Formats: sequence, C-alpha cells, structure tokens
Amino acid sequence: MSEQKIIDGKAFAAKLRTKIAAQVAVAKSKHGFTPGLAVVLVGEDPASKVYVRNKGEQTKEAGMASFEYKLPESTSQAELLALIDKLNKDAAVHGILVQLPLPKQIDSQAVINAIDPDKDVDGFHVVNAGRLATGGKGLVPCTPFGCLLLLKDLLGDLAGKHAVVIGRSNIVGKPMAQLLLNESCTVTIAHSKTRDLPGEVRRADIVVAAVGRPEMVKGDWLKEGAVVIDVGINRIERDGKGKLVGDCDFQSCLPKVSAITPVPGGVGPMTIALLLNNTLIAAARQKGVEL
Ligand SMILES: Nc1nc(=O)c2c([nH]1)NC[C@@H]1CN(c3ccc(C(=O)N[C@@H](CCC(=O)O)C(=O)O)cc3)C=[N+]21
Ligand SMILES: [Mg+2]
Repeated sequence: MSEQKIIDGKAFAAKLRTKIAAQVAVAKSKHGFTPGLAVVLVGEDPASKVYVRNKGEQTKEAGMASFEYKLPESTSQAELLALIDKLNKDAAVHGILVQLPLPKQIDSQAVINAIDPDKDVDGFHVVNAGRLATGGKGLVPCTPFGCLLLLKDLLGDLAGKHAVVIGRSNIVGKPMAQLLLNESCTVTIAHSKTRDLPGEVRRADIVVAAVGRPEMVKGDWLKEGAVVIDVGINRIERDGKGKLVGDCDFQSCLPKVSAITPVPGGVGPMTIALLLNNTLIAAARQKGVEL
C-alpha cells in the first residue's frame, strides 16, 4: 500500500492555481483587464455557503475579481433571471456561476440556460453541453475537466482504455463520459438500473464514481491496477463523529488500485481550480486575446 498511490488533488489544484495566477497577472499588465467571476447563492444551505466562500477566497488569491450575490431562500425565478440578465451585460463579469441546488420554486435548467453560454463557467448550459458532444469550442464542466487532468497527468495517453463512469448526471457523469470518449477511451456509463454493476466495474482500467452513495464501490469490484477517481462527497456519521467519505470504499479499494483519489483532498479542490481556469478562458475569449 504505497503512499504514492494516493493522488494528491489538493497539491495538483494548488499548482494549477499558481499557473492561473500568472496568467491573470499577464491579463492585467499586458491586456489591461481583470478576469471576473460572479457567484450567485440563493438560500442558506450550509454546505453551499462553505463552497461559495472557498470559491470567493481562491478567486481573489488568483488575482481575479470576485462578485458574490447572496439572495434569500424566497427569491422568485423572475428575480433571479433579472440578476442573470444584469450579469450577462456586465463587462467586468466574465464568468457566472449559480450555485446548485436552487430552491424548489426555481427551475434550475431555465436559470442555467439564461446565462450567456460564453460566461457559463460551469459548462452546464445546453449550448456548452452540445459543444462538448459535437467537438465544438465551449466551456467544459469543472469537475469532469478536473478528473480528466488528473487522469492524463497519471496515465498520459488514454486511448483504448476501458473507462466505466458510474452515474449519469448532466453535471458529472454525462460530460465525464463525453470527455473520455473524446480521448478515445471505450466508455461504459453505469447507473442505478445497470445489471451487475460489480461485473461492469471489473472490466475497467479507469473507474469514475459519481453516484452520491457513500462507499458504494468495493475493492473486490476492481480489476487489479485500476485507476479510481472518486467524485463523491458524502457527509456521514461514524463513531459519533461527522466524516466526509467518497462513493468508493477507500480501505478496500486501496490495495487493488494503481492509483486512487482520496476524499477530501482529491477531486473537490480540482473542481474549484478548474472553475478559475474556465473563468480565465472565458475572459480571454471575450477579450479576444491569447494568454
Ligand atoms: N453551480 C454549481 N457548480 C458547482 O461546481 C457546484 C455547485 N453548483 N454546487 C455544489 C457542488 C459541490 N462543489 C464542490 C466544490 C469543491 C469542493 C471541495 O473543495 N471539497 C474539498 C473539501 C470539502 C470539505 O471539507 O467540505 C475536498 O474534497 O477536499 C467540494 C464540492 C461544487 N459544486
Ligand atoms: Mg462546477
């Protein structure tokens, strides 16, 4: 059980943020603009508040402008759409993120599709999903993008690898499968109706777990030497204490894998780093410059 099996997403993300900060400095000194990210939080979900605070802090650390909008739980869809319209028109805002989930009176997909696709740094707009599916130049969802960078850093060329993505959400599973397909992997998308999930996972060189079920994937489901990317972030109680665990049972998986991401410290920090990267990409495109 060697140490280096455990992928240090936190360190990788920190390195990426250093590179981003250097490019932000060039945007300012050479091109005279500051990339700006607006994050909109509706309601009081405590977990969401933590993520939004981390995003704001890391945005400023990278030298970007951070705009935070905190709206009450009772906000109507019309009020939220009015804010999006204002941010779409604001030249200082190059990226817009509306924190999910939204309160139930609001149709999330309608809100996401109201964001200017070129400012949609989550990559959730239907136009960006379409661009990803058809090989266009869009904005790629942060979590799958971060997972892909970790995999390429570890394995280099991914062509011909068998990847099993567990989970079919629009925000992780589907775009992850698309990215792996674009890298010429053979991709299986598994989900709650998949027959014999352990059997599917056993064929995988690469497993991406994004189901939101604590410790579901067991070590005996894995092929010897598989690479496991654990996207799950589940808060559980164990021995009377709150604990953060992934979708993979880390203890049983570790002896079987060639590499695995931990939770915390794996995919989570990459998601925020890729959000900053997307903001930089969006800003550079809006300004028509190469950084
Ligand atoms: N429009 C939208 N875009 C998102 O990207 C989005 C969202 N809504 N809603 C909530 C989820 C969740 N999310 C995380 C980001 C970073 C960590 C992260 O940095 N986690 C750390 C620490 C976790 C902790 O200690 O709580 C880690 O895994 O090491 C986790 C979760 C982004 N999300
Ligand atoms: Mg994201």
